[in-house]
Amino acid sequence: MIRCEHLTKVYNGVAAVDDLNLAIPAGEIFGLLGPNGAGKSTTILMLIGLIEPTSGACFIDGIEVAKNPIEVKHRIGYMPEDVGFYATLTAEENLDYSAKLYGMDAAVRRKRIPDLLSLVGLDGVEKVVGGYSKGMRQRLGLAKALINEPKVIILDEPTANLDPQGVADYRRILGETAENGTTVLVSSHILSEVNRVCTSAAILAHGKYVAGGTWDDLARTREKGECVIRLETRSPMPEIVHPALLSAEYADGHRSARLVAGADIRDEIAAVAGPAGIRRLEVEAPDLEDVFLSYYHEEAAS
Ligand SMILES: Nc1ncnc2c1ncn2[C@@H]1O[C@H](COP(=O)(O)OP(=O)(O)OP(=O)(O)O)[C@@H](O)[C@H]1O
Repeated sequence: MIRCEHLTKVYNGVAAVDDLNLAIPAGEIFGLLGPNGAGKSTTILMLIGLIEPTSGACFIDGIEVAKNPIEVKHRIGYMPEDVGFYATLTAEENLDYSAKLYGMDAAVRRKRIPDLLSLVGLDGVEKVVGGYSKGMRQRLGLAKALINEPKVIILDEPTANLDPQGVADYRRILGETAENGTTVLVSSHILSEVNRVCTSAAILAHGKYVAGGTWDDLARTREKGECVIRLETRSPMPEIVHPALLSAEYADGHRSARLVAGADIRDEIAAVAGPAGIRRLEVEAPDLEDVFLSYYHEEAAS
């Protein structure tokens, strides 16, 4: 549904986005992650047709954005970091204005707008948008991005102004939106903002794609084959010796161990530690935040 092929944007001889290839299937909630200046916003601006690539191309629903910007506009909803509204109009009036720009007729607007206001929790709010909190503006921004029933919505740093309840609501709304078949692209520099809601992600650094896939894929790539095994026994365990073992830390009078190995050697460990009575023998999932930061640090060092 969203595709980038060798997408590149160069500013003053420096690539803000550098040979980016992405393929995001329909109905996915996809996170575009990366530190400040990684090229997320530049990628998004090319996807919505506001700037043209220097080379390469991007496609929405099979349509090349730079060649057919109007057609693409009807298929996407976009929420920038700072959404602009008419301060003297209510939420309903603002959405009605946007809907008219899309040429939606009155009957469709009368049905769609209350549905959207209810979805984002702004139904019954009568005051004009000038009096809204940042979080309320963000909710309205989400409704505005959805007004034209887009196939794809693109959200730039969507939770920047939301309180915890707002973040929970936003996750629910994105989940429902994707269930209805809309593809969602969310950009952020904060992993925790996207990892609960996104099904997969790509990490950018210095305009380049550095890693991507599901969260499990990202964690596995980072592990580089290292396997952290947690072992707990009822009585003290013997020293574990194995050619694939890289390090071993024992605690609790040798009843607990953290073993780092070049492969999953649980069967061999079970054979050695079995007589001590195994209470726990599992491979530890890597901490996602550590995984993510390690990608950042590696890129910063390169
Ligand atoms: N119009 C422009 N002219 C020149 N350089 C630009 C322009 N827009 C972006 N850049 C540069 O391109 C690089 C990528 O910027 P971009 O805004 O896409 O990153 P980002 O990942 O969205 O960062 P942030 O999280 O801070 O918004 C940065 O080095 C930025 O300074």
